[in-house]
Amino acid sequence: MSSEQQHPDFQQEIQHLDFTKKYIDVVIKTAESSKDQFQENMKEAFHDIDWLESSMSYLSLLTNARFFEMSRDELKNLKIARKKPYFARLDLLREGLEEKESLYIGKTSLYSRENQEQIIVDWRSPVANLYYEGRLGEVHYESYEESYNGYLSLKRQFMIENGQLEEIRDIDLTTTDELLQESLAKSSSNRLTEIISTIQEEQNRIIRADLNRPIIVQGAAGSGKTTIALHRISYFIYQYKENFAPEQLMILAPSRLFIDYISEALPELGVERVRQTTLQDYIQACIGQKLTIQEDNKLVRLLENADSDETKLTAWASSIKGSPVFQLILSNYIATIYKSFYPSKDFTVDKFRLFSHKKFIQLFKDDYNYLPLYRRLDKLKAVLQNDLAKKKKNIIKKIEIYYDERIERALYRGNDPEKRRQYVSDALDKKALRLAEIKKAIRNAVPAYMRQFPKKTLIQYYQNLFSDPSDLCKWAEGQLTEKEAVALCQYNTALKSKKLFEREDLALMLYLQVHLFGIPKELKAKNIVIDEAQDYSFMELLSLKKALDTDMFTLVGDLAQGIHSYRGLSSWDRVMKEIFPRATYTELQKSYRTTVEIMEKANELLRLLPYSFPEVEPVVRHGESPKFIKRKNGKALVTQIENQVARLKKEDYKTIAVIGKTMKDCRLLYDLFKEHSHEPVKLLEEQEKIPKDEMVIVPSFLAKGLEFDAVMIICLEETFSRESELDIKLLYVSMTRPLHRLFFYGTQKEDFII
Ligand SMILES: Nc1ncnc2c1ncn2[C@@H]1O[C@H](COP(=O)(O)OP(=O)(O)OP(=O)(O)O)[C@@H](O)[C@H]1O
Repeated sequence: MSSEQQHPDFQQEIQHLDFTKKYIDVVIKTAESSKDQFQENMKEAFHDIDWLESSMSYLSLLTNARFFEMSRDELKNLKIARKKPYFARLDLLREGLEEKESLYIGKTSLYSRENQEQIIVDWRSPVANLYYEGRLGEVHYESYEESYNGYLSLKRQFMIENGQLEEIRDIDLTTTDELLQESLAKSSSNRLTEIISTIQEEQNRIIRADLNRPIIVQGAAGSGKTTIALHRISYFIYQYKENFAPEQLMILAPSRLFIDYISEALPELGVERVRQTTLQDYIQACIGQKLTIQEDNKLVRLLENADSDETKLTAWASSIKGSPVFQLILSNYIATIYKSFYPSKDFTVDKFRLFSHKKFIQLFKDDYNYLPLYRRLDKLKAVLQNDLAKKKKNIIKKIEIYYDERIERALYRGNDPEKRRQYVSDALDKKALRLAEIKKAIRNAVPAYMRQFPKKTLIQYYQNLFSDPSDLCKWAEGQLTEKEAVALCQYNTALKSKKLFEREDLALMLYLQVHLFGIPKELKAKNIVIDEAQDYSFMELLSLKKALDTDMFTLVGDLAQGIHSYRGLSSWDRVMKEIFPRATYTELQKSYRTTVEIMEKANELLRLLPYSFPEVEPVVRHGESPKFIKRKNGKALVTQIENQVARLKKEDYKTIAVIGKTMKDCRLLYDLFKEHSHEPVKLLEEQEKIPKDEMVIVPSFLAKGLEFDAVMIICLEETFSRESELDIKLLYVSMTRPLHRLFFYGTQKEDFII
């Protein structure tokens, strides 16, 4: 479109953009020169540094490093901003002022150095909220607990590519959000991106929801949960930049594959320093051990071998270990362990009683009850040491007095001087002996007293939990039958004999670690985001909350995609009631990923699930209907898929995935490709990175959370059955991955349930 056809303000906005870019250039230049200056300063500081004595140089080094760090961050943000300094403009007349202001909203803020006026307003700032929420006309916004009113006369969007203004568009009540439509129509790059210019009102509310309360989001597939969670972190960092470092925030993702997928969205949002990890890795860091975790292939077993007794036992053991019954069992077990630490003897040195066991128990039980068990012991050890240090002089004195009196008496005993000398000498010897004895006793007293307390490792405590079914039964207070307790003990003893643990053990171990040993301070994040939270068990969420000692969690998930529901959640109720009672709960029903045609088909599956999931509403964007294609075999199948990929690439679809129900089916297909094709293809596994340009083959359960331009769901040996809830969910997950195109490759339509 030529500029004449554009908006009447187009030229004026071009000028404004030019001005902004020039200003950014000046700031970047200054920052770069000061960077050199800082480097000079640092060099100097290093040069004449005397680490031991000159605290001044050390200090100067530190301060300069901090400035340096700040300007480097600023610089980085500004350089990114130069290509697209802002995406919207608001014209606002604030109440009480005469003139309206034009606020340009962008990814990062920029102030004029001369008069502190805002050249660019950060999208996370309070006033920018008007872009996301405010209608034209009278508006209201809050900033740092103050309320403001104003009149919003313009809301304008800019399309800027590589620093060039391409289009401007004013939005009012009647315009639909074309920008959103356009952004959704784009093809995916295999990575999540930021959406700050098109955040929708309901999403904005979640991003900006009270940062001092936990939040649970039940959101349909493609409703933007992951994206919103990342934006909320960005918002949090902005709001609390004075109080928290990004390192104090943590994202728990379902797999390393997923971390790779979201990682590129993070620097865009300025949150790359946030800790990103998986539950398994995090818990192992907390307990300070690397365990051999049995490959988490329960799902695979459930898929491939659902009817075997062994699979059923495994699924049952997983679900029970993740359920609230274990909260009861563990708290009773821990109470038993604590009681075994109540001493029955007083703390004595020789015959001297220094500290009664009752006092010890009272301190242990009450005064130090905020500490984990072994830290209480450390405290009490210090208490005994102090006590002894205070009293030991007295003890020694008493002994000295006692012997001195005897010596004194010996001096006057009898008439025979020889005998008297003997008495005195004996008494002196005894005194020396006794004093040596008592000094030794003093030295040993505390260690000897502490020796009565068992020194076990976490692993030993954990394994004891399953050593006796009758104990387990007792601790479960009737919520576990004897038979179940026996089965569970046998199950875990079998794991123990193989020196193996499974994912479900980790949460229970973490719970024990918190109560017995504690968690290193540096692992206690202050704010936690959990994606795919529906796959976490009750015990996993509870243990995390205990370990982190905060309820500042953002949980996003979708129960309809709960493919790990044998261990995960089937409802948010208990989590809200018992773990996060302060949480706000929000539902997102709109899907931004898929076309109407694809979502309509996927919705048919939701109706087959035994819970009443509301239907997902796709944002109106049409595309081709999903298509069933009768697949061929062997080499012909490979050619069939290759041709499809070629057609899709021609239509400019970039990311293409073939999804199989199980890893087994995926491997079969992958082997066929290796044998018959020269095209690059990648089989995605748990620890992989997602390639940018290759077609990927991925099993349904690993595809969760990812998205592609086009998806081909394929059934080779495995088909989807409508009798199995798990199959329905896996198919639902697979069908909600594509942005634009969906195909089913099988021998008959029925293989895909609908
Ligand atoms: N407001 C928006 N503007 C533009 N794109 C959006 C918006 N909201 C979501 N999207 C896009 O929709 C897609 C789905 O988002 P996302 O992956 O965060 O959803 P999700 O709820 O986590 O999905 P799933 O449950 O399937 O993992 C992404 O491509 C995202 O960029």
